Amino acid sequence: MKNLEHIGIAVKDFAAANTLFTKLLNAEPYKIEEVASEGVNTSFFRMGEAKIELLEGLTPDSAITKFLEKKGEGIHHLAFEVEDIYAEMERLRAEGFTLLNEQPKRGADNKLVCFVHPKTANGVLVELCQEIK
Ligand SMILES: CC[C@@H](C(=O)O)C(=O)SCCNC(=O)CCNC(=O)[C@H](O)C(C)(C)COP(=O)(O)OP(=O)(O)OC[C@H]1O[C@@H](n2cnc3c(N)ncnc32)[C@H](O)[C@@H]1OP(=O)(O)O
Ligand SMILES: [Co+2]
Repeated sequence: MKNLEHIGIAVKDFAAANTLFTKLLNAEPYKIEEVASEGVNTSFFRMGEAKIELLEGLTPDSAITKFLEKKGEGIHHLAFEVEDIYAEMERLRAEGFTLLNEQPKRGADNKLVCFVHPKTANGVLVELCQEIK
């Protein structure tokens, strides 16, 4: 694990949340990107080395839509940057964590991603991400 890459925050009203975070951080999002495979719209704000990722659900079966229905708005996941996502997935499997993907998949912001089930990580949904070079 190299560093905290981003904190994912689930929001109900994407436009309003972007306005609020722009005021809060005194910075505009550097990227807004829809990821159809996850059924989400995302926006990214730089925060030093790390980023804030705002997520809105676009489909009823999206993880974000379900999370908002059950838990409401707030922190949804922590994402850690890794050098070699395949090696890190293998290491975490061997340590007994449950991975939610057999293989890494394409995420937002030019990353390969994989998720660790929150039930095996003290209630925290963890995302591994590796930059696609
Ligand atoms: C845009 C791409 C990417 C990026 O590049 O950054 C993203 O960030 S995408 C983010 C959205 N995608 C995902 O979250 C994918 C991974 N998530 C999942 O596969 C599922 O959400 C899940 C974690 C397996 C849960 O799905 P499911 O079992 O269908 O939902 P339930 O509502 O039944 O939840 C079961 C259980 O887990 C708890 N839960 C759910 N989400 C979270 C969460 N984010 N953090 C902590 N805990 C979570 C939920 O409360 C349930 O607990 P119990 O009620 O105690 O059983
Ligand atoms: Co994320």
